[in-house]
Formats: sequence, structure tokens, C-alpha cells
Amino acid sequence: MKRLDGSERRVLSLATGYFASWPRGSPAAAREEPGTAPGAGRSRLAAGGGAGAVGKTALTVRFITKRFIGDYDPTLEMIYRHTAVIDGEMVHFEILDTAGQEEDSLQIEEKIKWGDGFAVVYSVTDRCSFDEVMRLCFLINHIHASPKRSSGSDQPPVVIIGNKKDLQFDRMVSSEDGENLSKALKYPFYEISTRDSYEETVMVFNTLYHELMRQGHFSPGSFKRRTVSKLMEKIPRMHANSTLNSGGRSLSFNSFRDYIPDVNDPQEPGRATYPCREPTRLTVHPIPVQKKPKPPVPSNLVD
Ligand SMILES: Nc1nc2c(ncn2[C@@H]2O[C@H](COP(=O)(O)OP(=O)(O)OP(=O)(O)O)[C@@H](O)[C@H]2O)c(=O)[nH]1
Repeated sequence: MKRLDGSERRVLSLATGYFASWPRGSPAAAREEPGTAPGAGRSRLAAGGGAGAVGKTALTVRFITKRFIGDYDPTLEMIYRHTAVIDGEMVHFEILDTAGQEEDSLQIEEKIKWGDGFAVVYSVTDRCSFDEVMRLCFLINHIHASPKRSSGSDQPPVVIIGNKKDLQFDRMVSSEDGENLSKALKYPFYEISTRDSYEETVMVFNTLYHELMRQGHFSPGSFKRRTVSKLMEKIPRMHANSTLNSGGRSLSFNSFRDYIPDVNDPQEPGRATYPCREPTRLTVHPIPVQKKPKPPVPSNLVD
């Protein structure tokens, strides 16, 4: 299994809780450390899409190229490499855009493990995509909120994005719903229009970057070797040349489940009547806790 350069860091920005068709992509970003060769200090972001069509690919491509491109091949899976300047620092991004195909829970888990930070995207015109956000946030949190996290924070950087706010007449998710969800999950939240605003897409990635900085992901001590799964190795990479220059949470399994709305709840008729797709059955694989080795007994105390 190929190993990455030890200084590489990853930020996976995943789109929307479309587990049935998710994920489409993920980006990775890296910041150059002073005195290192170009590209040596690197972290990664990922953005994806799928049949969900919430705009994950559009968001990624807008961020990289500044352009809004209407339609994409939903079967294409790609990791884009891209460099931006944030706060005067060179930041190298890798953006994985996955295809909108059906994936099993292990594949989803591999991609979540791959990232350091996540942008969970839903469309304000698609209630189902919104309803899936919590599921995805829970999975990310479960997989990354391990005692092994180097940042000491108990949750990975996640930003919740409500896309397509320009489609006001097709809205199915209010701004208030998005805000309430973000408060409940304690993650930053933005409503954006990838179509109308390049600046808003930059804000998403900048926020993730700042969250990573805040959690110490770029401190020298935080760089560690990671293995890359065969699944991730298979995804083709592409250098996206562009001129872009832009300037203590805790969520347990139970608390997450407590917050999941019941789609058949008569108190929430809107959710019950909207035909959401059956999500892929997910298996949560327990993260093994590494026990600390016992300190050796001093020889003068041994009988
Ligand atoms: N009006 C509007 N349309 C958007 C916006 N963002 C994306 N779209 C459109 O939504 C459709 C789906 O966009 P994609 O970027 O392919 O969405 P995705 O989430 O990657 O979709 P999948 O790959 O199928 O998962 C495309 O037709 C885009 O042009 C937006 O902010 N406003």
C-alpha cells in the first residue's frame, strides 16, 4: 500500500446526505510550510456530487475556476489539485469529485477517513438532501472523533452548506431550518448560490481552512503518515491550473440519533409526504481504542 508524504493533510468536503448515491467528490488542501519545497506542506479538501444534484461538483469547479458550469458528467470521479492564496499563504488543495454511483458503507467510510475536514452540502430545493445532512455529519463525526485525533478537538472540521439559494421559488428548506440544524450540530452554516456567487464558494473553503488552522491541523506536530486505501488510489488526479487568489463540540451516537426526525412523524407532515430515496444501509464500524502500554516497573521494586 502506497504511503503519502508525511506532511500531507487532508480535508474532505463531502456533499449532502445522499447516501444512496453519495459521494461524488472530495477535495484536499495543503499549506506550504516555510522553508519547505513547493507542495511539501499539503492538506486536502474534497467535494463531490451524485444523483443528489445538490451542486457539489458545481461548487468545486466554481471554487477552482471561478466559473459556473451548468452540467457535469455524473459518472466522472476525479481528484483536482489546486493552489490558492488564503490570508497571504499558499494553500494547496486536492479536490476529489466522486461519481454519483451507488456505494456501500465501506466505500463511504474510506472516503470519510480520507478527509480532515468536510463541507456537507444540501440543496435548499431538495428536502431529502437536507434530511440526510445529519446522517452524514454523524458518520463523519463517528469516524473522525476518535481519541487519536491529533488536534485534541473531539470533532473534525465540518461546514454545512445550503446551496441554490437563488432558486427561491423552488425552495423546500427554509434558512431557519438550516440555522437550527447548524445550531443543533454546532457546525458553521452558510446558505450560498454557487451559480450567482464565486465569493460564497471561496468562503466555504476559507472557513474550512480556518477551522483546520484553529484545530492545529497545520502545526508541524500534527503531520503524520497515513495510508491511502486502494479505493482512493484508484481515483484519477488532475492538476487544475487556475489564477485563483482569495483572500468544543461533542456529538455522540445517541445525541445524533435523538435528533434525527422521524419521516413518518405526523407532527412533521412535510417530511412524511416528500418521497425521499431510501438511504443506503450503513454499518458503523467501531474504531479500536489503542491502550497505552503500562510503564515498566523499576528494577529496585521487583522482588
Ligand atoms: N440554480 C442553481 N443551480 C445550481 C447551483 N449549483 C448547482 N446547480 C445546478 O444543479 C445541477 C447539479 O449540479 P452538480 O454540481 O452536478 O450537483 P452534484 O451534487 O455534484 O450532483 P451529482 O453529481 O449528481 O451528485 C446542475 O444542473 C447545476 O448547474 C446553484 O447554486 N443554483
